[in-house]
Amino acid sequence: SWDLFLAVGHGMEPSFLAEAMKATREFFNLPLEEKQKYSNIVDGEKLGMDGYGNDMVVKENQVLDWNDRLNLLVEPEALRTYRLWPTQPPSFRDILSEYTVRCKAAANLVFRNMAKILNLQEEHLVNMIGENSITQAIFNYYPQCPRPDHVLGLKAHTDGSIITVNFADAEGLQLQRNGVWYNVPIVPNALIMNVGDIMEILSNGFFKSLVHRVVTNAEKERLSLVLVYTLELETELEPVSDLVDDKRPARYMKIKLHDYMEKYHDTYATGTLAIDGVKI
Ligand SMILES: O=C(O)CCC(=O)C(=O)O
Ligand SMILES: [Fe+2]
Repeated sequence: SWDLFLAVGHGMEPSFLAEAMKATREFFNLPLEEKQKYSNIVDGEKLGMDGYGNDMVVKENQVLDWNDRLNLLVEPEALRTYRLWPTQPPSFRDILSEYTVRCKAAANLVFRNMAKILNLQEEHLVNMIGENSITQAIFNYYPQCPRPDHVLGLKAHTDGSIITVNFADAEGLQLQRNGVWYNVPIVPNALIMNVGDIMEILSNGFFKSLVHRVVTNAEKERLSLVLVYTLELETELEPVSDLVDDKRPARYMKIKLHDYMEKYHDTYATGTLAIDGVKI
């Protein structure tokens, strides 16, 4: 009922998770010139999601976040842009590849259980996701912030995901429930999993996309490793037909995922919610 849970039985050893966090830290600790080799801006233009940098500024009055990010598409493998995958530290690429495979196993377990909760065939969501759906890795670095009372690490948003799997090294993530913000606790070696917009739509509103944000901290920096599970961009996103009937008509309009993502990026930048725009 919190639209978020902490997962401990995910099968990844603490030593592997520590290695993944260490490689992430080593990347963000590199000199700026080194990190900019993987910049998401080429010739002054931001071409895609992938790469290092801040989120795109699309609106004059956009509120900026106190964080630094590295975005990398990890699945399907054929669509990876290795040019933007760090070669420093040297272990980074292998760790990310392994992290992708191991998180997917945990995510699949969750997809099967969510399908069961929805009274669908156990494999329904796993089959729908298939081999060609897009998984995006987002590495977030939040430096210490001298004025945490004035700045958010990441403004309030929902994720454009089916579910999001997050591994963070410190508190800072907050979720909103009935208008109140709650801290998400850090349990050592647990993954934080939350519901995203795609799952809210597929489940016809049974699962709700989590509104969350990240606060800043004056004393310490913070890192999070986030995997965002989505579908193929050509998918017509709509509630699963088995979950729609006379008693419970479709609560969300049909929209191609590609078009939804465009709306998502615009609304994200301005701090509004894309999901509100497709509700019937
Ligand atoms: O840093 C975190 O814990 C959350 C990051 C997040 O919400 C996101 O990348 O969408
Ligand atoms: Fe998020």
